[in-house]
Amino acid sequence: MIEQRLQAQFAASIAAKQATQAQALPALARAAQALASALADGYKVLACGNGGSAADAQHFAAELTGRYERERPGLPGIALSVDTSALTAIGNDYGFDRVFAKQVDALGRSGDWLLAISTSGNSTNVIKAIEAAQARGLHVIALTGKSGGAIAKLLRTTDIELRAVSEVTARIQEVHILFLHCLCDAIDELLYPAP
Ligand SMILES: O=C(CO)[C@@H](O)[C@H](O)[C@H](O)[C@H](O)COP(=O)(O)O
Ligand SMILES: [Zn+2]
Repeated sequence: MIEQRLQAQFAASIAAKQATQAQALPALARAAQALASALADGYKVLACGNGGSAADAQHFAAELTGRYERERPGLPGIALSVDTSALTAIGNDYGFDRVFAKQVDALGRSGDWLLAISTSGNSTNVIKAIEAAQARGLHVIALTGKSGGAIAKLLRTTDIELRAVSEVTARIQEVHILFLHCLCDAIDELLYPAP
């Protein structure tokens, strides 16, 4: 019965969110405060990831530059997966591992934040983007899953890991989009509180 299978997907998604909520709220609050404060000070967010996580990076950047639920001025967010000329040129000339790092070098400045998204924590181009960010004085929020992978080990005390509690890529992505909407909601509330 396909309905049973569908019901199991819902149950697994809900369970992943509940398990993550039990662990991730303090880090999520810290990430929201940090991003709101950086955006208020004129810094920007660069976001990157592969596949579904590239879509999540774009989704988040669009909610910063456009709006989330509340009318407010646009906020500076750039997804590093959207410029096909940059992706193909850097990929072709330097290798796919450098596609995000080279853009971080070009666009990032000290005080900005890199939002690095990887369900495994092991995508090399995301790892290299984090290394480039750290070298330039950007801070990092990493959305991970599973064991956090190599990314969890790379982060500094000033960086923030938001780890989805699941071993399944799709479930991790579903938690990640909840993280991102929570960040949007908190940024709006912190910077433009409802009257
Ligand atoms: O959306 C999905 C799977 O749900 C895929 O496109 C997935 O994002 C890709 O396989 C990515 O390359 C996985 O990379 P990562 O999350 O391990 O960094
Ligand atoms: Zn997917």
